[in-house]
Amino acid sequence: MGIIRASKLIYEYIRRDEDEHVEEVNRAIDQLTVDIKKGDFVAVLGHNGSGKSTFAKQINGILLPSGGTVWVSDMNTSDESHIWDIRKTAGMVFQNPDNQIIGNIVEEDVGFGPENLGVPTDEIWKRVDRSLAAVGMTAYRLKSPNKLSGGQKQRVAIAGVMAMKPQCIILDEPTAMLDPNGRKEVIATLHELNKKENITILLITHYMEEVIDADRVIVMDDGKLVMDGTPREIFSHVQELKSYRLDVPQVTELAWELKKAGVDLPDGILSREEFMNAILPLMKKRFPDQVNLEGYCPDVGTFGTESAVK
Ligand SMILES: Nc1ncnc2c1ncn2[C@@H]1O[C@H](COP(=O)(O)OP(=O)(O)OP(=O)(O)O)[C@@H](O)[C@H]1O
Repeated sequence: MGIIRASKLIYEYIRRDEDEHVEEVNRAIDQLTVDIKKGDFVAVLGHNGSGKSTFAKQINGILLPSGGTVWVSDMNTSDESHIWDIRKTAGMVFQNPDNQIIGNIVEEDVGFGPENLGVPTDEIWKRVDRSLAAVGMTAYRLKSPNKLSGGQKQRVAIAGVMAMKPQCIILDEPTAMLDPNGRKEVIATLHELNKKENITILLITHYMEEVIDADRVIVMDDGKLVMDGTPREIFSHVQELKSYRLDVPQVTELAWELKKAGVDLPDGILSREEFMNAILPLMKKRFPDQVNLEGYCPDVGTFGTESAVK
C-alpha cells in the first residue's frame, strides 16, 4: 500500500454568517481516491481552482477531510494524536520561499526544523550538512538567505524540510515565483532527492515541462481526479488535456498537429531523437538548402523549449 492514500476524500470550504448559519458551501475536493507509491515522483496538474492546494493541505493535516479519509504512512490524518508524526513524514514546501525561510544564515535556517523537534545538537549538524549537500547549497551555508536568488532560496527551503527526515515532500507550485533557471535548479534538485534519497515527491505545478520526467502524472479538475498515468500516456491525450484547460508542451502540440496533417509520428511526448527522426526527412525534402549536413535544422530547435523536447 502507498505512502499517501486518499479514499473518497471530500473537502468543503464553508462560509458562515455572524450567527454561524451556512451561507455558502464550496466543494473543493470531490470523492478523490488516489494511492501514491513510496519512492515515486508524482506530478499533480490542474487548472486554477481545481483543488490541488486543498489536496496538498489535507496530506499534511493543515486541513482535515469533510468526508472520506487520508492516510500518510498508514496514519489517519483525522486522528489528532498523529499530527506531528504526519508532518515529520510528509514535509511541505510552498510557493514563496520567503514565507518558509526564517534563519539569519542558511545553516541556521536548515537546522531550525530539527531543533524544534528536539533533535540532539550533533545530529542537527549532521542533518544540516547532508541536506545542504543534497540540494547543492553547501557553499552558501554561512550566507544570509536574503542574498540568494529565488531558486537558491527555494533549495534552502527544501533543505529545511529535508532536515526533518521526511519520507515524502509535497511541493505546492514551488517554482511559480522563479525564473527559468531557478525553475530548472529546483526541479533537478527534486529529482536528485527522489533518486538518491528515495524521498517520495508530490509536485503540484502549472508548468507542463516540469512533469515530463515524473513517474506518474495525475490531473485534477473541479476537485476530482480526471487523468492518471505516465507523462507519455497523459500527453497522448492532447484534446482531453485541453478540455481541462491545460496547456500542452509546444513540441507535443506540434507533433499532434503534424499527425493530424498525416505525418507519421509516435504518440505522447517525443524525445528529441524521435522528433528529429520523424521530421528531418520531411524538412530536408521541403527546405533542402536550410538543413545542414549534421542533419540539424536550427529552426526545428525553436519549436519547443529544451526541457519540453527532452
Ligand atoms: N480559504 C478558502 N475559502 C474558500 N474557498 C477556498 C479557499 N481556498 C480555496 N478555495 C476554493 O476551493 C477551490 C479549490 O481551490 P485550490 O486553491 O485548492 O485550487 P488549486 O488547484 O490549488 O488552484 P491554484 O492553481 O489557483 O492554486 C476553488 O474553488 C477555491 O476558490
